[in-house]
Formats: sequence, C-alpha cells, structure tokens
Amino acid sequence: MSRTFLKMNGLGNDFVVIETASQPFEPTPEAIRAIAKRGDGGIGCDQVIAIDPPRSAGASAYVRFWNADGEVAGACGNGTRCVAWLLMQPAGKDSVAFDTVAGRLSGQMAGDKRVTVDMGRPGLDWTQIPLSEEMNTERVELQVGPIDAPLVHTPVCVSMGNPHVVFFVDAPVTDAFATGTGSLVEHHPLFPQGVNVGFAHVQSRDHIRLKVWERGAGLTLACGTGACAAQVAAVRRGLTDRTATVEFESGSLVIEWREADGHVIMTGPITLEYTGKLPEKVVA
Ligand SMILES: N[C@@H](CCC[C@H](N)C(=O)O)C(=O)O
Repeated sequence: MSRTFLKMNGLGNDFVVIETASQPFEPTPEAIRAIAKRGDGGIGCDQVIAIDPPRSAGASAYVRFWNADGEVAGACGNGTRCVAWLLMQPAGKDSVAFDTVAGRLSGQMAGDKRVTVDMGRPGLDWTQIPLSEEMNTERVELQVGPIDAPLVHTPVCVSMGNPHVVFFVDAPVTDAFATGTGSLVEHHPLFPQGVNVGFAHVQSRDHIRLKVWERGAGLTLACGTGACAAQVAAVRRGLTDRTATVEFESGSLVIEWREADGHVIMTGPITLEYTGKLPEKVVA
C-alpha cells in the first residue's frame, strides 16, 4: 500500500513526516536510511518523524524521531515545531500537547507558520547526558587538538532529551571545522550514546551564533535542541541572559530558559514543503 508523507523543515533542518493513524509504521534502520538518502531513490532528509495516535490522556499524539543514519533520536526541536504546527493548523487550534520518549512537549501558534514549543527542563547531571564518567557538566574535561594548543576545549554538556556538548568559540566556525571536529567528538568514548556537537559564538548577552554537527545526521542547517542546549550552556556560564536569539546561517530561533520553572521555550518558523508518496521499496 502506498504511504503519504509530508516534507517539512525548520530553518532548513528537514524532515519526512509520516502520520501513522491509518497505517502502522515500524521501520527498520535500513528503511529509514533509504527514506533519508539524498538521491538514489530516497526522499532526502535529516530526520524521519512518525506521528502516532496518542498513548495518554491530554496528548494529541505520540511522536517518534529517527536520524538519517537509521537510529532512534530522543528529541528533535525543529521537528517538534513542525509536528506542533501540523497538529494545530488543520484543527484550527492554537495550542497542543503531545508525548515523546523524552516526555510531554507542548506547542503554541506564534504567528504565520511560526510556533513556540515548551521543550521541558534540560538535564544537567552527568548521568542524564549521559557521560561515561562523573564530571561537572558545566566544565567538561575534554579538548580537541594539540594538548598545549587545543582547537576547542572545556565544553558544557546539556541533555534536551538528547545529548549535547557545546563548545564556546571566539569566532563563528566554518563548515569544514564543524565537520572535522564534530565528527571526532560525536563518537568520543566520553559519550556512550554519541553526542550532538555545537560550536557557539556568543556575540552579546542576547545573541549566539551557532553551528551544530548532529549525531546521526552530520552537519545540518540548524538544530533546535542544539539551539536550546547552547542557550542553556551560555546561561550556565554567565554569558547570556535568560532569553537569546540563536542564529544559524539559515535563520534564527528565540530561546528562553525560563527562570520560573526551568523549562526551555523555543520560538521559530516552520516550512511545509510538499506532500508525496514513499517509493514502494522503502514503505515500512
Ligand atoms: N535536528 C534536531 C535534532 C535531531 C536529533 C539529533 N541528531 C540526535 O541524535 O539527538 C533538532 O532540531 O533538535
């Protein structure tokens, strides 16, 4: 049976979104890789997202995320905004709640194709990232490059339902630098589940420039949970105020780490690109 998908993106971080109410979706890692492949019969995306029927009261859906490499991801910020919009817009609602493996998330319309999502509280303990050994996650003993002249060092680690390491850099990094360094750090033994690697340049107390090498997807145009993690990391280090604009080359997100309840609130755009049918050979 052919299966419909929606192609969406948040700041160019792109997704194949599949609604599963009428047809279950239990893909193998190979099927995810075939969908995510750019060219050669694939649709091409950074993540695949399934919107399942709700499993608990008060939720409109249960949402699952996979990286392009076929592995499950616990969270996806840009995808969360896209899903929230899809669950609100056709129903004419302006707020929604749904569940993921990392917990309950909620969204609100914030303008035309603009959505605010509550990403919950960040995990700050080393066991929550997780790290393979006990460490202060505000100043992690990790450096890349020569011992006496490291390229990047002493990052902050944050879980947004998925693992992030954030290096503060003196100037925005190039794609080549993020790729070379990020791919090394992603698989460092300190991160038993791998890690998303952010390079954050703090321009002012309310403005961060960011590039993220994503676990399981590589260098993406933007990473929503990466933006949340960078802002949480910057507040922990005393570098930014509670609300900051996090700028990628493809556009910006506004991230607040709310003082009142410790939740991270993200606002940004969504784009619905097109609707299509999955090729028979990758239908799972
Ligand atoms: N693009 C995402 C993050 C997707 C998951 C990540 N690569 C992981 O493995 O944790 C976002 O917008 O947050």
